Amino acid sequence: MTETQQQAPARDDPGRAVPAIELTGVEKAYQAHGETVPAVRGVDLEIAQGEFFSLLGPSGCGKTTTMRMIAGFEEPTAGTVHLHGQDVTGVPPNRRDVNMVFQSYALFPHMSVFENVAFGLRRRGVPKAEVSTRVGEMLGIVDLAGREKRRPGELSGGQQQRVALARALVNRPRALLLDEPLGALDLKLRQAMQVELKRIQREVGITFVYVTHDQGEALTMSDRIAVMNDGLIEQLGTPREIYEHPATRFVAGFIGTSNLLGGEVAEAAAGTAVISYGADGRIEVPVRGGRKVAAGERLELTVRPEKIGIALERPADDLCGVRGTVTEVVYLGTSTNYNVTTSAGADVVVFLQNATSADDIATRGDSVWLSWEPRHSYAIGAPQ
Ligand SMILES: Nc1ncnc2c1ncn2[C@@H]1O[C@H](COP(=O)(O)OP(=O)(O)OP(=O)(O)O)[C@@H](O)[C@H]1O
Repeated sequence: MTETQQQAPARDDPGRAVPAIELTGVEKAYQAHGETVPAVRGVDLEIAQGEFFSLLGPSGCGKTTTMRMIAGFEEPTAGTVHLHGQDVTGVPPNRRDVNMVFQSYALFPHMSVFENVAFGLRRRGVPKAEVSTRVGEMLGIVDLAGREKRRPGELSGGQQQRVALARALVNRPRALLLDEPLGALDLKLRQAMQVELKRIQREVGITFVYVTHDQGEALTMSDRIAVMNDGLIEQLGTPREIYEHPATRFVAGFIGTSNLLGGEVAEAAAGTAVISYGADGRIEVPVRGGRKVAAGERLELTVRPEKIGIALERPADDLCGVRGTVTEVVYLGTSTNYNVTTSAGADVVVFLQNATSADDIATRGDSVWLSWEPRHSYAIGAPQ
């Protein structure tokens, strides 16, 4: 956990809004072939009512297991799950007020779109007129009005996914859990569906918990993201917090591209440190998480590629600067990427928008200065 995670008021605090979902000390170990597999190693999180919350991380980090414990398909080995203030640990899935949407839509192929969406309502004995109104309303929200009579096989992948979504939402669950629901779609459709999903979520106001390994997807849609690694949450925050202030080396590398420059603590004071890097670079940075650093300690500075400028002359004194040699220039239409080896020891990547200049600023082999504003770099922990 990092300091970007909000401090939750105690559960008995009367002024506290009841979270839609609350995991406390949740662990899950599977038994497989005589071995214990620790899939989730201690997760604490709170998801607010109406929030679009993503669990993001690489394959095998424990995202799906976490989601399945919220749904009730898996029971935690330790810890508790609360839904809307009620302890549901041990309660079966059909008695939890949540619905789940999977990558495979699992629609009934022989039924019409209308019947697929109406299925759950009919089974619960909802009166016919109400079924008709609610299904119609929901098909409007997912933009499928007029396609009620079609079979799933007569729809595109994106439309099928929207039927699956309508089918889950028509029951008015208090939370919807989505496990990589766009994974089967091609890139263009996936991007269009990301925007659609966010719109639908805003319109219905239901809490969404979204599992994905795709950082772009999580950044686009989420109010907050929990970045998971090896069964633990590495960082929890808004997309902006996570991208702009990665708390760990893992998060810096997993979300977008990050440059890591080797540095050394020159002076340490309460809450801040002066780091020296490269030949003669010095920068004062906040030390996060109440961590104590000492003079002489090795740290890494991160700075995102789009925050760096590139020039042949030394930058102004109020900017961070490091000297380097261009090793690669890649023209990408809207931007040009430069790879630069620097005196700080790392290969630095720079993304420059091709807003005005038609020509490259530097070519391979040129000696250049890289510069950025001090507020765009952070110290993120000691390298090996
Ligand atoms: N039923 C199971 N029995 C044994 N081990 C399991 C079982 N399900 C998952 N695991 C293991 O638990 C760990 C976490 O798996 P999980 O499916 O939660 O990860 P994930 O982050 O959702 O990955 P992916 O993106 O690949 O779905 C993995 O090491 C996985 O192999």
